[in-house]
Amino acid sequence: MSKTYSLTELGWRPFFQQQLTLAEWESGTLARVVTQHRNQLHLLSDSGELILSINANMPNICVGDWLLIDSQHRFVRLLERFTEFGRKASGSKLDLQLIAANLDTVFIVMSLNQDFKLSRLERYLTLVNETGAQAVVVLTKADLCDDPLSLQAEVQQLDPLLNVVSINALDNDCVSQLQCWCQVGKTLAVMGSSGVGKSTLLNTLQNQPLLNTGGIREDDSKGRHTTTARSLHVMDNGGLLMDTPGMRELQLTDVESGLSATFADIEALAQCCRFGDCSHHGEPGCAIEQALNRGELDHRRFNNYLKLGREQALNTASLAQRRAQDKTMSKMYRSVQGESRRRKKGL
Ligand SMILES: Nc1nc2c(ncn2[C@@H]2O[C@H](COP(=O)(O)OP(=O)(O)OP(=O)(O)O)[C@@H](O)[C@H]2O)c(=O)[nH]1
Ligand SMILES: [Zn+2]
Repeated sequence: MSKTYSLTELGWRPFFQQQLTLAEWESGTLARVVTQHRNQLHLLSDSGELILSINANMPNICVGDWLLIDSQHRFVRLLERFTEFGRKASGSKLDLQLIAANLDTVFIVMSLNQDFKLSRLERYLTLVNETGAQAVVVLTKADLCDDPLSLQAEVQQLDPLLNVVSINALDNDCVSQLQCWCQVGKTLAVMGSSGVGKSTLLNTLQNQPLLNTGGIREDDSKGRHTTTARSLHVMDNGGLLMDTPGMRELQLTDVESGLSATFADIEALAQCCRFGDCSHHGEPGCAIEQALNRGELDHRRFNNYLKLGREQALNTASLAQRRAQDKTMSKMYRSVQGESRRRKKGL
């Protein structure tokens, strides 16, 4: 029998409570999605685990979502999310591929060695800021770095309000600095490049390897038993860890507000340019160029802002447009093929 958790331990809070009528609260079951499969969702409620088959009438649901279920364990509705991570293939809602919902905090993990790059950090910050989850920058391998404090200060300079911590991910005392973001009912995810210490950090936080926790056995389509790791784990310290592979492959799509939040200093400066449509490239009265010349704005940071902006615009180009291009291309191939066939036949 697996352990059961209270709703609060699973992340329930007033934000969700106020979405329910009294009747729904009294007669329904509330359950959180912990694993998502092609045809099924695995849920946890305060009475244990539930399995829900996905059908075409259900909305787009992902790990971390809260669902209202009736007394016969049928889906009633999806509760509104307070944060969501998704890949938006185009502006249309239909093309939103959700990855995780209702995250409180994201640890952006970067090591204090070759991986340390402020531009990479700004990219992750843009993604996290877009969702409204709280970003915490965790700088690992402090024990291998000669001057971790000066690198930490460089990160802090990006934003004085940013939470920045440098640690040795193998050391319990160091990692305990992060406990305040892992309290009961708080949902957490980690992001960062390969090898920076994400697993090490989680294992130290947890005091034991997470890999042994919460495997779910189920039959696959061919009747074989497979074990799938849960995507949402309750950690020893009470925090909920969201561990979905999709989080590691996020691209910058539709992150305009994330860019504005991450580069608020640059956007504020741009407001002071003489021309509203200033391209910050040789125009008179350009506040950005003045700040760059005076050394008040870092060239690297400004170039990264432009680069991430271009990247997000490119990725956000609508799917419809891409599909239209694909159609034109396949029409062209067909006509070229037809042409070459006609030639071969000597027509
Ligand atoms: N000395 C030291 N070694 C660390 C620290 N953090 C991680 N390591 C080591 O770095 C290596 C990579 O750490 P992982 O935890 O596997 O990195 P990861 O980010 O999970 O990597 P992926 O699974 O590829 O995404 C391991 O050998 C760890 O022991 C640290 O703070 N100090
Ligand atoms: Zn300008």
